[in-house]
Amino acid sequence: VDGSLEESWNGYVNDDDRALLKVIKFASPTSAGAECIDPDCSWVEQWVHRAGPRKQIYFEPQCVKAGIVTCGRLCPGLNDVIRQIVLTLEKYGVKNIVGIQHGFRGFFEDHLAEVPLNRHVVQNINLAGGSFLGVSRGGASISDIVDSIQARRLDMLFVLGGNGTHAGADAIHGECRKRKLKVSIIGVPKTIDNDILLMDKTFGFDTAVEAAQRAINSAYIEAHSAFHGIGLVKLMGRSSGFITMHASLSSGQVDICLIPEVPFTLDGPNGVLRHLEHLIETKGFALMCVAEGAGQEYLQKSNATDASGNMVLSDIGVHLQQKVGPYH
Ligand SMILES: Nc1ncnc2c1ncn2[C@@H]1O[C@H](COP(=O)(O)OP(=O)(O)O)[C@@H](O)[C@H]1O
Ligand SMILES: O=P(O)(O)OC[C@H]1O[C@](O)(COP(=O)(O)O)[C@@H](O)[C@@H]1O
Repeated sequence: VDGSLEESWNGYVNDDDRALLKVIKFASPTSAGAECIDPDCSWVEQWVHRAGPRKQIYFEPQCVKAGIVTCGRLCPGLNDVIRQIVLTLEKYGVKNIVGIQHGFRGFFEDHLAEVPLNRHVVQNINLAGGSFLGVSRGGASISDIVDSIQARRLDMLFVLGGNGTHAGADAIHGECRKRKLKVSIIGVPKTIDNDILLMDKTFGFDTAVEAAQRAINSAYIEAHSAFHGIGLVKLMGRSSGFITMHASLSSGQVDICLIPEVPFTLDGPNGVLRHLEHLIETKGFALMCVAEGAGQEYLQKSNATDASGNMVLSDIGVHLQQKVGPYH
């Protein structure tokens, strides 16, 4: 159908629109950050389809029932996303919008009722943290979820979550196809870590970097004031160092930044501890910022897994604290 938002609306994305992925033409493979496919560094354009509202849409908005569910753990911005989905669906003319409470659990736990959503209900939810709908982790039966989708007569389901959630969304989509249901499953990637390729920035990332500043500033003040003080701040980042790197760079106070992507040695002439010694000798104090997943190779591995099946990491913060003890 023609999804015309308003008579005068001309903000649709054309199906042939493309977004250019790389904007630098490197002259040589030795240019900083060069990603060259061949020795001449010839210019290879890389394009992707442009996302955004299309004029031609499949569903008749007035007849649609849309659901929204937030799964996994919290991430700043979830309420902004819920709110914007509701506002945008309403703009298209969708009137029947519901929230599913506490992740996939809301599909099969009877006491978790559907939450009717509209622009009035969601108007201020972006001012609060957490998820307006609640979240959950842990097991879910795909066939029970799809039974529930059928019983509720959902036409589209917006699924906000991380890796596990998207594996779930994909399985739900597969089951809907198997049952020949005309249900759209839309995945909205959620990670505070900002480690998704091709995305400018994932929601929640900026808030995490900003919140880290308070910890870094406090550690800086402590380290700077103490005699031979060493500040150590451990930040989120199981396998990605974007939060730690951006927080360190934007603070301007961090001397040593350790992230999972860049291996480092602790001991020896080029080790972190030698550099720490040098900092203490030259400036009298030092500030370190470390991502949760950095340096795991120096720690005893645990076989335990969390509710999402992730391996429980050993604590690099405590390990570093013990190692730096003699330096201050
Ligand atoms: N491989 C999978 N197949 C189907 N559902 C899954 C899968 N992995 C996780 N899920 C479901 O997705 C939800 C969220 O997953 P979880 O791993 O806790 O968080 P995240 O989405 O942040 O990785 C849980 O309810 C879980 O049951
Ligand atoms: O202590 P928890 O609950 O395991 O969470 C910490 C971890 O969550 C993560 O930020 C990933 O979470 P999301 O990708 O779901 O936002 C890791 O990088 C981090 O180390």
